[in-house]
Amino acid sequence: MDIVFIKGLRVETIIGIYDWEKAIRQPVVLDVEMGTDVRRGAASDRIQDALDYKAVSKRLKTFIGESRFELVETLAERCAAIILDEFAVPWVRLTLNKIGALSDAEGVGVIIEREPRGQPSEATGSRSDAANDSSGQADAEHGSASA
Ligand SMILES: Nc1nc2c(c(=O)[nH]1)N=C([C@H](O)[C@@H](O)CO)CN2
Repeated sequence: MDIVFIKGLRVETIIGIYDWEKAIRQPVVLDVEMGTDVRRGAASDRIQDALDYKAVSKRLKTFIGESRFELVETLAERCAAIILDEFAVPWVRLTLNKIGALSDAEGVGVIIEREPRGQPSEATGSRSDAANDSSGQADAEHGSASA
């Protein structure tokens, strides 16, 4: 499977478990890797045939900028769900770094890998099949758990 990525997407948001954090905006930085097949876009040289990283970035910036959560886990899960549901991506790895959270660390956060509901979560094999075969997406939409 090929990957379209977004690295270092910085957005200010309300995030944190403490009262003082609910009154300020703090930066989070996202790295996103999205499974796709780049061959169609490469063959036609048209954005309509590619996974548009600008469209994904814009959607995430709007969502994160307007959101308010306590945990980085929650924000990461919601972002991954948007990518899977709205951009028909068969697999996503998302790193969410709350860069200012700890004074002694460069960053803290979570790294999650997700697939659409109903797809197997093996690290290899079936994920590639789903990415390269439109029937894989159809299976996911109908909730099939078969490989
Ligand atoms: N696993 C997590 N641990 C912590 C989180 C979190 O979102 N997930 N958040 C905090 C505080 O908000 C912290 O970032 C404030 O400095 C602490 N632990």
